[in-house]
Amino acid sequence: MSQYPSSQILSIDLSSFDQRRDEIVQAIMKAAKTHGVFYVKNHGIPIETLREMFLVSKQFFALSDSTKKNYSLDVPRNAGWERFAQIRPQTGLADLKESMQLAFHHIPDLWPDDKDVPHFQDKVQQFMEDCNQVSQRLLECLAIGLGFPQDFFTRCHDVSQPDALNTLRFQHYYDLTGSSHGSEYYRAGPHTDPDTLTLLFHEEHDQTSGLETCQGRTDVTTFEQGSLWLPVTPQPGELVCNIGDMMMRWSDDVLKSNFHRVNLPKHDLSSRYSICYFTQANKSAFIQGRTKYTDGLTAGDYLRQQMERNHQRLKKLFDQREQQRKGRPQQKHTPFQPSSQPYNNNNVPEPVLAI
Ligand SMILES: O=C(O)CCC(=O)C(=O)O
Ligand SMILES: [Fe+2]
Repeated sequence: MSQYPSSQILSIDLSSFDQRRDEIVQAIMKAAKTHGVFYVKNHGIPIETLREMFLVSKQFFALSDSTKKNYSLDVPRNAGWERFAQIRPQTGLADLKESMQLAFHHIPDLWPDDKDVPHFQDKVQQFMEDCNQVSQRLLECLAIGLGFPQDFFTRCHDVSQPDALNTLRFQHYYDLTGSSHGSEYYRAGPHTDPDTLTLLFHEEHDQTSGLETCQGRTDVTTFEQGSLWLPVTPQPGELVCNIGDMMMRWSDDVLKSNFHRVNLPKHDLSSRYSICYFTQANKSAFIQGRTKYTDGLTAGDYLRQQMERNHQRLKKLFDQREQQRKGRPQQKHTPFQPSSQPYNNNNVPEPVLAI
């Protein structure tokens, strides 16, 4: 593995894993302690499979909204289709996207029918298994690197259990060519992921399409965010791995869940697609740090806490906005309105997606 200057995001090569395990663990720990994001190559998922998944995703998003509504997001199960529902607590604005989220269990009614997208469920379930293999490997490396037994994280990220929380999400950032939107909008606003780690897949042509990361978070309980944004530019076939809040807490802030965002490009505003595999500990798994966050709690309670924290933050933001609006009644704010279904920016919506 070659040496990189500290400002550069590391690329981790998982080939010959058994022979190179120590070297790989070291490199992952270095990346996870600084940027909190790294590229992974030779991860075992063939590029043809990734191409097929983007094809499947595009077939789904090409369906009419009225068909997609048959699979609408179910909040308690954190699965299904949504559009403009993900409101970021940093900005109070919705991501300019639609997404389809799938889980390992309890969603028989949310899998798209074969007549809508042929073999969607078969293909996607297989892909989720593939992603899980990769995330299990990375979790083993992080456990070893943090001085835990090798299976410390993997045994509480067990997708065979009914309380598994890992999810796969297809994302379609809308084509905004010719639309008017405020300059404060992002494709995905600045945020951290609440999970343990996220695997992110992009299309091969999409290496510089706006994903950016911000180094420097020191405390998982705050919304502090640096100011220097670094472009995340994976090579074709490489995936991007992000450390999430659950892992930052578990490691007592040693591993970094840094803010990231997807910026609106200056020129080409055509559609962008990405696929995320969110790895989270099983709902009943107990998360307990060793030095700082020694109060343990279950992953289910942790996620509930995060949702509540985000909601409080959003409420505060909307109250401030309302005060400003009252003080300046002439000010006109035009929220982005993509279609006949306007996004109402004036209520304080519950942030509905857990991630
Ligand atoms: O689409 C991307 O590249 C990033 C998306 C992301 O960070 C998220 O959905 O959590
Ligand atoms: Fe994210």
